[in-house]
Amino acid sequence: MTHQLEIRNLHATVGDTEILKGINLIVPRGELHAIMGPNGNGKSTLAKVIVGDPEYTVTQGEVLVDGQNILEMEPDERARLGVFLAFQYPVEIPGVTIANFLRLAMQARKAEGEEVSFTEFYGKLQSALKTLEWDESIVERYLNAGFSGGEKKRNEILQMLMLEPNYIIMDETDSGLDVDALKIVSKGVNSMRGPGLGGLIITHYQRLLDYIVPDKVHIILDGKVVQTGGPELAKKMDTEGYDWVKELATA
Ligand SMILES: Nc1ncnc2c1ncn2[C@@H]1O[C@H](COP(=O)(O)OP(=O)(O)OP(=O)(O)O)[C@@H](O)[C@H]1O
Repeated sequence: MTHQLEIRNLHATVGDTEILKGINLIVPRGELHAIMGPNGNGKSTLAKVIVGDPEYTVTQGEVLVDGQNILEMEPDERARLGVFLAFQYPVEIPGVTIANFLRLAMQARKAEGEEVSFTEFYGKLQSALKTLEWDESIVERYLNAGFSGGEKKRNEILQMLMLEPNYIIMDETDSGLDVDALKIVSKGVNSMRGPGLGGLIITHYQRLLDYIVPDKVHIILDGKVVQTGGPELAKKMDTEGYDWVKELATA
């Protein structure tokens, strides 16, 4: 079996409008790819379709993780495959502390009958909090309740560090991270990089890619991947904008 995330001819609509018009891409496990592109061309839609947002209808295509189509899976099945969709839990859950949530989420990744031991949980938690330069008291707070944008983001990375996913999908909207928070978030992601982690980072701003240098960059225009290249492509976007891509696409 090839370990990879593959998006195959993905088409999706909202109402009567087709937004994704045949996205194709392959991310081998071990690589992080960035998705860039001008505003309003389908980046967030791609992320939401992968999460299974009911507002979008997939009309064709598949999202395959190690050969299995995750679009047809329940969240717990995806979790067991090791897929982490970073923006899946931005909601506030009153009455559930971060510690409780993390423990439950770790348990959900285990096979039936296997327990997350306290030692495993606490050991990982200590190491993740250290990476994120976060005080332990944070885990007694209720999930996302009253969190600042930066704290929510840091919490998302904390979940990732604890769950050790095989694949991540992150949609980095302009969440208002200051430079320090951006550095810490990037440090968290970079600390997980290696042969065991693959995924997509959808960026609306190039500056994130100064910290998380992608293995490849794909540019989405009008619901399709129109260019793929190395990290230098992100730099080119930064200095030259998207006009040349638009010209290529219409040539
Ligand atoms: N739920 C929706 N209802 C109506 N139109 C939508 C919906 N979701 C997306 N669209 C439209 O689909 C197009 C693509 O939107 P999307 O958010 O995916 O773009 P984006 O590439 O992520 O843009 P940005 O960089 O500005 O965040 C836009 O024209 C948007 O208005």
